[in-house]
Formats: sequence, C-alpha cells, structure tokens
Amino acid sequence: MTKPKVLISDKMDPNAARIFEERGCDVDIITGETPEQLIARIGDYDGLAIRSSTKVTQAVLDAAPKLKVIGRAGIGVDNVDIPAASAKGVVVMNTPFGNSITTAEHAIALMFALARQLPEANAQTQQGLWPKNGFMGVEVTGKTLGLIGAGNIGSIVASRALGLKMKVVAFDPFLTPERAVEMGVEKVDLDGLLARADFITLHTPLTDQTRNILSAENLAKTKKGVRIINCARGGLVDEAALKEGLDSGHIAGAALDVFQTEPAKDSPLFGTPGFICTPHLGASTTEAQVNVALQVAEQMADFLVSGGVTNALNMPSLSAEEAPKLKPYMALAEKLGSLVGQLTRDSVPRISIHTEGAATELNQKPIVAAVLAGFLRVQSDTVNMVNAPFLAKERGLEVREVKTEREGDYHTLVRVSVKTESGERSVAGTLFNNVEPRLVEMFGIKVEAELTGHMMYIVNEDAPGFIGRIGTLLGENGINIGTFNLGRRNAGGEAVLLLSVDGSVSEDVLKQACELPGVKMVKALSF
Ligand SMILES: NC(=O)c1ccc[n+]([C@@H]2O[C@H](COP(=O)([O-])OP(=O)(O)OC[C@H]3O[C@@H](n4cnc5c(N)ncnc54)[C@H](O)[C@@H]3O)[C@@H](O)[C@H]2O)c1
Ligand SMILES: O=C(O)[C@H](O)COP(=O)(O)O
Repeated sequence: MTKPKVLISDKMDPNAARIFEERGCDVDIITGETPEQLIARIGDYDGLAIRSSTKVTQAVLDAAPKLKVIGRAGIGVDNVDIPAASAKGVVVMNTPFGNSITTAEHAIALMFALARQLPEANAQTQQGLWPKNGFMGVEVTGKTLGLIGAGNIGSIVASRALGLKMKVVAFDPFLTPERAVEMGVEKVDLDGLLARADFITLHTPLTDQTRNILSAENLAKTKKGVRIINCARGGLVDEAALKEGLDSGHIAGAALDVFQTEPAKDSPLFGTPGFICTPHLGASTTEAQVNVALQVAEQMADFLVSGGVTNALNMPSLSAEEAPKLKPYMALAEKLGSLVGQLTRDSVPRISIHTEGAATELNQKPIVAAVLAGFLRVQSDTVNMVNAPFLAKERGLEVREVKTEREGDYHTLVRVSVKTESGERSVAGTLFNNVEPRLVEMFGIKVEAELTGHMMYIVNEDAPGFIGRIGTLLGENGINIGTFNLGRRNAGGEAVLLLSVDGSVSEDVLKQACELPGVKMVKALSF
C-alpha cells in the first residue's frame, strides 16, 4: 500500500514530522512558499499540516485532488476556507486545547505589561535614562477584568485573574449561568462589561457577530482609563477607534497580539503612547508548540492511516477506538443509502435513519453521514462523508435520526427510509458477526443479500418458471451469476430478486429482462 503523503507548510515543532513518519506517512516540510508555489505543489499530497501563515483558499483546494485532510496545529482556522474544503470532501481539524494555557498566559503577561508600562520602562532604562519618576502604574488586585468570550482560553484567563484577586465579569452569549458560577465569574451583558471593566480582554473567534465588537461606539462606553488586551483575532477591535481613544486619553493602554492585517508591518498605532504589541506570539511557547505539533500529527496520521477523526470542524468525531466498531456500520449505512438512492427517482424531501438494538449504542453521526454519502453519491461521485451533510442541507433534504434501543428480529439494525411523492419506502440491514453488512429488508419485503459489486434488482410476479427464464437469459448473454437472493410479499404476490453478477449488465440485457413474462421492473445497481 502506498503511504499517505503529508506536506507541512508552516514552521512547526519537529515532533510533527517525527510522528507522521512513525505512523506510516511520508512527510515533506516546505515552509514560506507563495500561494502560487503552494498551488503548484499541493496536488501530490493527501494531508496538509499548517499553522496560521498558510492560507488554504478555494484555489489551493481546486489544485489538490488527492487532499483528504487539513490539520491546523493551533486553534484558529480563519486561514482555511472551510466551506470550500467541505464541498470538496476535505476534513479540516484543529488542536483546540494545545496552546490555550500559553495564550491565556500571554494575555495575563500583556495585562501586567500595560499596568506597569513594562516595555517603555525597559526601553528607556536601557537607553540610560533611569526614568524612575516617569512610570506610575496601577495594581491589578481588586480591579475588574472584563472577559469577552469565556471559552477555553477565556476561562483560563479568568482563573488566573481570580488568583490575582481581580473581579471577573464575562460577556459570552453561550455562557450558561451554571458555568459562570463554576468559573467564579459574573455573567453580564456587553454594555454592563464595558461600563464596569478596568481591563478588557478578548477571547472570541472572529465571526460576523464578533467583528468590531470593540467598535468606536462600544469603546466610547468604556470606563475612562480602561486598558484593553486582544490576544484572540485582529478585527475584533476597531484599530482606528483604539488609536483615537489612546490619543484622547480615554483609553489608558492597549495591547495587541493580533492585528486586522497580518503581518502588521506598519500601523497608525505604532508609537502611540500607551500602546504595546507582539507579533501574534500568543501560542509561541515551547510547550504549546510541542503540544499542537504532536496533536495535529497524531490526528492527521490517525485519519489517513486508520480513519479515526478527532477535532474535525466539518465532520463528526470518530476516535481510533470507535473507528473499528463503527467502520462496518458505516459500510452498511453507505450501502443502504446508496441502494435507496439508486432506486428512488422521485424527489426526496426527507430521509430518516433509524437504528435499532446494538447500533443505538454507537455514535450516530458517522452512521448518518455515511447514509447521506451513499444516498447523494448517486447524484455526484465527489460526495463523501465530509460533504454529504452539507450537500443535504444545501438541497433542503430533511434528515431525521431515530433510535430504538430494544432489539427487534436482529441484534442490530440500520433502516433508511425516504419520503417521496408516492409515500415512505425503506430498506434495512444488519451486520453478520458484527462485521459483514447484509441487507435484510427492502421496501417491506424480507430479502437477505450482500450488497456488492454489480447487481440486478428485479421486481416480478411470484410465479413458477421465472427463475429459470432469468437464469437462461443471463447465461445466453454470457453473464455469470454470483449470488441469487429472493424475497416476496406473499405467495403469488410481488416478489423481488437481487442478484450479483460478474461484470456490468448492458442496457440491452436489462431491456430483455424487462420483457420477460411477469417482470414489473429491472434495474442495474452497483456498490
Ligand atoms: N494569539 C494567538 O496566538 C492565539 C492562540 C490561540 C487562540 N487564539 C484565538 O483565541 C480565540 C479564543 O480561542 P478559544 O480556544 O478560547 O476558543 P473557544 O471556542 O474555546 O472560545 C470562544 C468563546 O467565544 C464565545 N463567543 C462566540 N461568539 C461570541 C460573541 N458574539 N460574543 C461573546 N463571546 C462569543 C464562545 O461562546 C466561546 O465561549 C480564538 O479566536 C483563537 O483563534 C489566538
Ligand atoms: O489560533 C491559534 O492557534 C493562534 O492564533 C496561533 O497561531 P500560530 O500557530 O500561527 O502561532
């Protein structure tokens, strides 16, 4: 088997390359390339490991037919076009915790640097000025820290600030009152935070809701003498308004680790009294870089080598322990979805995935994604488990999930039902020996079959002589039958035949089969 190939395109701790190699991937480290150089190179790779410098645009993805996974050694993925990656079926994963402590510590470091004007005091002392009377600072003890965003990093900042005897007020629409109590912070609205905070620190992603959250209007609502820290993302603070606030003296200090445009080689803020900055160093400690490098390489290699999915932003997670258990279910689910997709011509506004028995104990998301992938692949062969849920949503397909823990006729069952203009129709399958996918029911008729390779599906009247006639027809056309599976609604009623054949069946043979006495429908299937 050829080894998956991974490109590391940003500076990353050497542990990443080591892990890729140990886990069976070939790895190239080529950093600092232009977008054009990356576009020219990316076509060869199955995986791309990045930090924040590489921009994974639509153009990069279009040039990457083999690409299966993008791994971000860090948290923010705003340098990756996730909708475009999802549409191409590329998994995007990050390492959501590896650099949180480090970044929280950077925010606290910047808070102290602002409170005691450390960078300027250092610079003037080293110039020989000994400016003992020029730097009157403030204590942080007893002050109010306003936290905008109380997720992983925000909550670590809060715990450190509480240790420093600060009062912490937090604005985060997704923070529950229980979690606020657990964190020891007071949940407030944004205006309340702006009015009360002596220091404000930002820890949200950049979204349509958070862009410019510290706008000119909101900065005007802050307390005179406020100090502002942004170690999250450029674009959260209006940089022009920040400069005005510093110039007017309303804002006593501001510390930015991140800028609206990076690298920030020039900014009206540079040189403004009370302003300090670092070049996006939030995650830059030895510890954090080892953490994120190890984690991203482990996650990506896991995915490329054994199908495990961890910390994906566009696909349900699937641990390396879960993967072996879920894989046969995913194969079954995909086959059932494909069977329904191939046999349904009407439009389908709703698809339901019903699990029964042992299947209910598993993570349902990968099973659902696999059904959708099988169902939608009939329309486009670029559909996979990553993009199928997005395509379903885009096409207005309602997806229902139902679980019945109690076992029915089988110890485990997956049923896929579609709602069409002519009513609800469903197929169901189980796993033999917990690993072999088997169809067990089709549109209300019990029929047991392995869905594999080329198959023919025939609906006919249950009458003597049919089996002989179909066998003769296929034999005369040189088509070898592999398996032959029959089912019927009732004696003499509607019957179905699913047979696997060694090779594809021509339109002419399908037409001849359709003309046999009692045949109502013939369809070629492939799995
Ligand atoms: N400077 C750096 O080097 C560096 C390093 C790591 C992370 N980061 C950035 O820090 C940010 C926070 O990271 P995290 O790991 O804590 O993320 P997180 O997802 O754990 O937390 C983000 C929090 O923001 C909250 N939020 C979302 N929308 C909001 C809104 N409109 N108003 C207020 N709160 C809102 C969420 O509810 C969540 O609690 C991210 O943008 C990340 O990219 C920067
Ligand atoms: O989101 C992150 O993890 C940080 O912004 C770190 O970015 P970096 O990996 O480029 O230092």
